[in-house]
Amino acid sequence: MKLQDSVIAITGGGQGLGRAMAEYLAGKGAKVALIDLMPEKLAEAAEACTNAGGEAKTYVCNVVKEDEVEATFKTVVEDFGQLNGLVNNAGILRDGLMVKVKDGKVDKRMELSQWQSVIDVNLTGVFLCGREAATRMIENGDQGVIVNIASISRAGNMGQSNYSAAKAGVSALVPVWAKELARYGIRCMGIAPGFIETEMTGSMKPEALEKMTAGIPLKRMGKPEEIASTVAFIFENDYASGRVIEIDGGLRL
Ligand SMILES: NC(=O)C1=CN([C@@H]2O[C@H](COP(=O)(O)OP(=O)(O)OC[C@H]3O[C@@H](n4cnc5c(N)ncnc54)[C@H](O)[C@@H]3O)[C@@H](O)[C@H]2O)C=CC1
Ligand SMILES: CC(C)c1ccc(C(=O)O)c(O)c1O
Repeated sequence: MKLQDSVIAITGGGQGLGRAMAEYLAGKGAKVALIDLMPEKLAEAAEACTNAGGEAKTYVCNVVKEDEVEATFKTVVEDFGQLNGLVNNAGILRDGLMVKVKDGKVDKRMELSQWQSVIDVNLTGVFLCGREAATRMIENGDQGVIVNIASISRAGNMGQSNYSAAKAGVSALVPVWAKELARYGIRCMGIAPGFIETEMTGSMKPEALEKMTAGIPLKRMGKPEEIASTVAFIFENDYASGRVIEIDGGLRL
């Protein structure tokens, strides 16, 4: 698929990796529909996309709410006249051990609400947006691509029962949707990033950063543009479907 003039929705497009993807795709001539909870961040991201040479519109939407997701994708198609892509990127972290023994007593450390909030955004949100994007693409007769953003933690990371389960789930949806949607001209791929430089890691102490990167074979964190360029590769390669690409500097957790 050509990126020039393609319409691509990006959830969590207001900041971090989502914004980096939006700017990168806009720079290649794509029209981006930025979906996020935070209006101010959305406005900043849209301006950056315009400066990069693309077109951007913003949509305040909670990906967990079925009615908001339905209304948002309807509006995106009304605004742009087509939909050719979705990057399911919005995600949250609420880390914690499942149980911990303290003073001989077993403590349940991960609250049900902590589990559920991550499953809601990182797994159910991906399902709702994927289902809606596919519906709109098929109804509109548009060829399209859905990219689910997973994580290296999908393999199972200590302290991330909720996050690892959700990311394993969105990885499993990739071959399911690739098989179900191929007949409509829709491909589905995933990306499982390792540690990527973000504002959060930028504010970490140098010693903590050094410890974190020491275990990565390439001895550095990834850059947001390295995830964004992988998204672009997926869109442009019409034989890519049903697989999750690992971009993690060679790290295994
Ligand atoms: N930063 C990293 O090192 C890695 C990130 N990832 C994944 O990449 C994706 C993006 O991560 P970051 O950019 O680091 O996160 P971030 O926290 O910087 O950005 C996430 C964005 O999603 C939005 N969002 C959160 N909940 C939402 C909801 N319910 N509805 C709509 N928007 C919502 C936030 O407002 C925010 O703008 C996530 O899925 C994350 O799990 C995966 C591996 C590594
Ligand atoms: C543990 C993995 C590499 C990780 C680290 C940081 C974030 C983040 O800041 O959002 C993630 O989403 C991760 O998957």
